[in-house]
Amino acid sequence: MKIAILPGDGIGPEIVAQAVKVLNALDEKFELESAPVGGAGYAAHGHPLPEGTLALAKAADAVLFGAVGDYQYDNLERALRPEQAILGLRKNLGLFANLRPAILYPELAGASTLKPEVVSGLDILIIRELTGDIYFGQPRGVRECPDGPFKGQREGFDTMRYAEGEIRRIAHVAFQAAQKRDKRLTSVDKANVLETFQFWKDIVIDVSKDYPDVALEHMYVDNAAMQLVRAPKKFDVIVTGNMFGDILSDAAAMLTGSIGMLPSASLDANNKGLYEPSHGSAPDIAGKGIANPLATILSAAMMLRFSLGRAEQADRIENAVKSVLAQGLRTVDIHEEGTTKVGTEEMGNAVVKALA
Ligand SMILES: NC(=O)c1ccc[n+]([C@@H]2O[C@H](COP(=O)([O-])OP(=O)(O)OC[C@H]3O[C@@H](n4cnc5c(N)ncnc54)[C@H](O)[C@@H]3O)[C@@H](O)[C@H]2O)c1
Ligand SMILES: CC(C)[C@H](C(=O)O)[C@@H](O)C(=O)O
Ligand SMILES: [Mg+2]
Repeated sequence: MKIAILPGDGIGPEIVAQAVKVLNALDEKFELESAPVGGAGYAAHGHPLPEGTLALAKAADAVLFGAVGDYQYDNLERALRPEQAILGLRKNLGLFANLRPAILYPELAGASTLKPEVVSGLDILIIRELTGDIYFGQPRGVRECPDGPFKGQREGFDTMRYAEGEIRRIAHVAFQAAQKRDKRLTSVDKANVLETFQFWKDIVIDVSKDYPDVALEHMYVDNAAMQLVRAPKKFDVIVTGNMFGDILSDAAAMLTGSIGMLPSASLDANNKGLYEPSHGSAPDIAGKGIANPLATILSAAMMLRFSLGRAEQADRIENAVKSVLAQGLRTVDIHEEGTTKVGTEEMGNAVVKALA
């Protein structure tokens, strides 16, 4: 089985190296092939998603991705910016379903900025639509403002849109995920203001007829952001659009103690997928050897479970992560008094050692 390894920029190579170490320590040997992506792709081949990298990702059974982005590339034209690499991979591989599970490991209850009683026992799943919405809608750009008080000035604009089929397929993924959990689904929208999201809501209601065993509720995104920090355990599965899902999943990350703990799976219709931590390239800590590699290691576990059919290996990795946390090992982002501060590599080594 072949896995494409795309480390990317910033802390990407540091954290992916730890996940690779863990994969190599499993009984089964996987064929791992690396390629540059993001700023690293631009530096090597003049494009954030070089042809060879895309071809490797397409040919592989799964993709393990680090992170892309570096401020030194922020002034490049948009098509050449590192972030286009991950957007291009999602679009080219048809990865429309992004699963971001926010689980609080009991040992990290004190690491969250929220009170332990608010977050302890937290286990929610955010399902973010990943290839539509304002992220990909056309037209977009900067033009001359056609009317109103700012007529004649330049204006920036984007297009929010969702086709019916795009909403239906992500809704099915969400209802089916809810069926395997507590059978509660919250669809997050902004139907009170946006046409796109009134349409979203109507279609989700229509799809819900196929899933009478799942309790569906609707929530506006502003309220959902508030409820996520007020009473996050009230949620089971959340389904939402691309942009709202991006924002809400970063908020949910803090419930788990740190964004360095939140893995993700981005899946196509056949469960082929790309696996990456939900966080970015963290240029502020890159090269210091202090980034938390657990979100990436847990993403590798999701890869084994969802795309490679190796649930028992995934369990081993997840149990190893629980074990290192129980041993009191903490990277700086989740460190608290009475625990042992370790760097990126030490954390990776500890997970390898803890594999049962
Ligand atoms: N999928 C991706 O590749 C992805 C996702 C988000 C942001 N980005 C890009 O990353 C760059 C930086 O973006 P940002 O600063 O808004 O978000 P970020 O997620 O990179 O960092 C936000 C904060 O969280 C911290 N952090 C992130 N991951 C961490 C980890 N594993 N361990 C410890 N601390 C961690 C960072 O140090 C920073 O303080 C930008 O270029 C952005 O476009 C890429
Ligand atoms: C880097 C960026 C394009 C990306 C997104 O907005 O989807 C990131 O924030 C994420 O959450 O994966
Ligand atoms: Mg994001």
